[in-house]
Amino acid sequence: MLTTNPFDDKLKEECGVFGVWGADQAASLVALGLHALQHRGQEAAGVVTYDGKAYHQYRNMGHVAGTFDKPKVIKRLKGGAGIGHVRYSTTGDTALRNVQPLYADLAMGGFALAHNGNLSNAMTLRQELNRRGSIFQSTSDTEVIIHLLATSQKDTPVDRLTDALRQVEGAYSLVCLMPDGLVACRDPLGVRPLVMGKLNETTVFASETVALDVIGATFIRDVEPGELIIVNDDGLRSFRPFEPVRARPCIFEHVYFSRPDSIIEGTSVYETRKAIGAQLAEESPCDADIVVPIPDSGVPAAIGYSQASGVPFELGIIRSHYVGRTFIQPTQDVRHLGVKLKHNANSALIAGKSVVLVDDSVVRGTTSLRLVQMMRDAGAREVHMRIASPPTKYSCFYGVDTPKRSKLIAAQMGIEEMRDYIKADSLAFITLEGLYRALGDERDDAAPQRCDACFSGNYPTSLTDHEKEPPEQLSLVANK
Ligand SMILES: O=P(O)(O)OC[C@H]1O[C@H](OP(=O)(O)OP(=O)(O)O)[C@H](O)[C@@H]1O
Ligand SMILES: NC(=O)CC[C@H](N)C(=O)O
Ligand code: SF4
Ligand SMILES: [Mg+2]
Repeated sequence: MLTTNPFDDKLKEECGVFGVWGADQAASLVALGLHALQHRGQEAAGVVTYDGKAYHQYRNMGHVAGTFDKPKVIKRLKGGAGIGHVRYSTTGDTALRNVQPLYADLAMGGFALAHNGNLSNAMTLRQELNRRGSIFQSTSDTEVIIHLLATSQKDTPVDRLTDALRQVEGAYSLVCLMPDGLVACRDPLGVRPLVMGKLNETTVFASETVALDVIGATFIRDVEPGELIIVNDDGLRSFRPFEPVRARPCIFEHVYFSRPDSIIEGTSVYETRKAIGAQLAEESPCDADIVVPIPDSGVPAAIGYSQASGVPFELGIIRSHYVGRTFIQPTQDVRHLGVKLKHNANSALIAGKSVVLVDDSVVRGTTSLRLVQMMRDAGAREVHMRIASPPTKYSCFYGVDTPKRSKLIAAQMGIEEMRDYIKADSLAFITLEGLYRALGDERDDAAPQRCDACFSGNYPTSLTDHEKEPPEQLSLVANK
């Protein structure tokens, strides 16, 4: 879909990236890796491979399965090196031209790029690049990296990439294929995750460790914030091309985005979520008969809440496995429909009980409102709600779909007002301090150890595009 204003899109959720070097057939491994990262992006998927002479590419809208499980697609994608991407658009429309990996034939050779994150000065850079004659092929923020690289005056491909990345602001975990090899890079703040693994002689990079597990690769280590790694047949080289700053990895990865069987920053997401639930129980106990998780992502926190409080854990809500995440459906109408299709009360269990529902987060309030009502319809005597993250009051500019502030229920209402709105008997959120504590830290208020901007409003980078006054501020960011 071509739009007159290329940036007039709604924001969505996350992305996942995956890359391999030194495989027999890279495409099969990339397809499997992307499949394990499907929860990070369900709009579109793409793979680019390199066979030592030529690049091969295939991109499609929709899920990984349906495209990358077809032998004839995999066969086309020749070569022992490859990168892949599952997309949730944060900038640019949901259209084929924005599906990653992006690819360009540059003076230095072919260059393919897969990006998880979002650049908060993409529009400003794009305007300048347009003035200098760049002709953009997509409306995604990611493409500015390619134009900055193409026009860089530096000598080597790695220096050109570094030169480009020094000009962007925001979040980027990247995997790139270029003549020099496979490159993996994390922005200086390390906002989005990126890990490295090994499968025999094959080097693997992935957004999450679950994508290593699926192909039987061993986790080696995280790509460090601000680190750029290049892998080729000569081995692996690591660079630190950016000014060192204190890292600010996204706290929400632990709360919701990553799969519970992933290990982030050396810690199990599942164990962290249980610890968050336990902390929540300590901060906001509830004298209920049963603890009921809101599936899927509320489950580990509810287990932690139950274990810490002694209130029995029960599956009082059953979810259908044939409905995707409601958080990432395109419209509010469908979101409501999604919630209805997705969850059903286990009425025989609920009838007559006082229930404490545990969910990981409240964004628009759609899920809480519906499920409190569902519990009442199933005969619950009391319905209490406990949330394993602080109120989400601010939008994310770093690669995650949080709607504009006016749609965030916690930006519009206080806790008591929200409780009234969702018609719960009580409502409590974990504190930001408590969330850090569950992650094993004391929050340093002067210099927080993580990005927690959607709770605190403390953004770790400038928001150059967002801060521009309309009309100069194109609607690239107008949906915030
Ligand atoms: O307040 P809301 O706007 O309803 O959004 C919050 C809900 O969205 C997410 O779940 P989702 O159903 O998307 O996915 P999940 O199955 O992974 O929990 C999140 O876990 C909350 O349950
Ligand atoms: N969620 C993401 O990481 C998206 C990557 C990129 N900003 C895009 O919109 O395509
Ligand atoms: S604003 Fe929130 S979701 Fe976005 S990177 Fe920061 S903590 Fe993560
Ligand atoms: Mg949920």
